[in-house]
Amino acid sequence: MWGKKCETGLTHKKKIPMEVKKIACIGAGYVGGPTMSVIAQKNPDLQVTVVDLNAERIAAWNNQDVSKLPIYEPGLGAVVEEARGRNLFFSTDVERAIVEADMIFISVNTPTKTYGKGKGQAADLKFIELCARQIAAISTTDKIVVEKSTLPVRTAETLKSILDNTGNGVNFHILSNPEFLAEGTAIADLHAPDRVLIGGENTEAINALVQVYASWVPRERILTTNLWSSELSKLVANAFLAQRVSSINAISELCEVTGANVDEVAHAIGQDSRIGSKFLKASVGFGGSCFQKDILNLVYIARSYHLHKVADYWEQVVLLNDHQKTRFAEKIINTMYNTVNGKQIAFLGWAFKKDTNDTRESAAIYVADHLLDEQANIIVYDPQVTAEQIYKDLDGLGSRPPAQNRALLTVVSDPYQALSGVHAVAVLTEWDEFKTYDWSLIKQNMKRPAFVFDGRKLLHGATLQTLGFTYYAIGE
Ligand SMILES: NC(=O)c1ccc[n+]([C@@H]2O[C@H](COP(=O)([O-])OP(=O)(O)OC[C@H]3O[C@@H](n4cnc5c(N)ncnc54)[C@H](O)[C@@H]3O)[C@@H](O)[C@H]2O)c1
Ligand SMILES: O=c1ccn([C@@H]2O[C@H](COP(=O)(O)OP(=O)(O)O[C@H]3O[C@H](CO)[C@@H](O)[C@H](O)[C@H]3O)[C@@H](O)[C@H]2O)c(=O)[nH]1
Repeated sequence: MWGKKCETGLTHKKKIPMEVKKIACIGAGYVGGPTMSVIAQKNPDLQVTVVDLNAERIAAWNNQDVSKLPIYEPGLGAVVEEARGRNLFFSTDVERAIVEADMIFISVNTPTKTYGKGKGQAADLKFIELCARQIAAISTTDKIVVEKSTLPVRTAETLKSILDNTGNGVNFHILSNPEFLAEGTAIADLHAPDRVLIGGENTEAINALVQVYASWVPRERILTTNLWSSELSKLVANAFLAQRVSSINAISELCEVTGANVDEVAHAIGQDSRIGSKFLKASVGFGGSCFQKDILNLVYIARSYHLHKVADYWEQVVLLNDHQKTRFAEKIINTMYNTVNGKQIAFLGWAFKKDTNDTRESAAIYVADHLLDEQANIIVYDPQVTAEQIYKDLDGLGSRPPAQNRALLTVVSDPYQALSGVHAVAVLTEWDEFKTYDWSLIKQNMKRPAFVFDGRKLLHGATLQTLGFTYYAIGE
């Protein structure tokens, strides 16, 4: 393979040493932080340094009080406490980490482009390119560069071109190692992954990364492929997962008009082992930083190869998801006698799913925006999301002046305060604690009729109806 064009089309010049002692990870976010913490925990002999330009984020990763880490993730604090200061370090010194590392993970954000060609669909790779240029400019020893971020298929080609054109004689090997953790269960997912995927073209480089994971992941769960299969598999995995959610959400609307119950339908079809029971929970719509972004990216890639039918097919997953969020907001308005003007609606939850403080693309943002357009008053309670973040999410939409968002929406830290005196309750996130509330007491303090709109099918509808609530759940 050395010195000639390999199957994936990238050219290698010469063999480079593959003993990995020091790892750097660029990007201390939801992926870089937890992933490197677990790699360090499971490989005490490796030195792992996670770097970020965001000094505030790094300071939070270094906070001695692990309840103040920058991301809320069950089990993360214990892992950080075990490894931090031993062989796990968080730093803003990006250059030093790059220069010292044998293996560099790139784990920076790859959001949907908001400008220029591909606006609204393509992945914005400016942060990736900046990392590659920085690595190329300052490296003095050979490196394995690992794509941990989710990237369009064939990005390794671009990286290779940037890295190989420095003229300083340093050799780079590129691997694709997409991350499949889900937020809220990140540590459990990292400790026992369904699979680890490594794409590459050089056996020694691949083996070096296999060794890192083999410290705790059974060898048969570590899959190796060519670069393009690995890059594409990440987008496809998210597209398939999101497609299941949109499929069951489409059926939820049909259930509502036919008298079928979407949970019963999901259970009945999920018992078929060919379909499987997971990821069939109807909801107010999927959120998170990945599903929409990655499907839109897949759509853009398909269109760029003139595969319009393929692109249209996957785009429907996102369109149906948008419909589901709108439909939920309109159900609230229609049920409340076609106007929510001046009415108080309590939101239980703002995060895009339970057990995370991440709000990116959360359905709650869009449902709130729709109701605020109708001049509703919203009171939000979420156990992990700050008021600052909630206003940032709303202001980011640009639908109305920030002052108006603050006038119409308030954020409280006590759920009973959120629920007192309101016309309606909307469940936007499936936090377990919502199930434990004293719903009888809540009913007493609400305006009548007391509406509950359960966007997560979380609460026990029959009990709430017995208590006198007018209860609406997705798919019933
Ligand atoms: N969030 C998830 O659950 C998840 C799961 C799997 C894959 N991914 C993918 O992983 C990637 C990272 O996602 P995330 O959620 O961790 O993003 P994030 O926004 O939480 O973190 C990215 C970090 O990279 C930093 N950064 C950007 N450019 C930098 C540079 N040049 N030098 C140093 N730091 C830089 C940012 O300051 C930020 O802190 C994305 O491609 C995403 O699609 C995310
Ligand atoms: O049956 C379901 C399952 C999920 N959701 C919603 O779908 C969204 C995404 O949930 P989930 O996939 O659990 O969380 P993420 O952290 O977004 O993880 C996804 O996106 C990550 C980033 O790429 C991948 O690594 C993970 O494998 C993939 O599950 C959330 O809003 C969920 O509420 C539903 O509505 N119904």
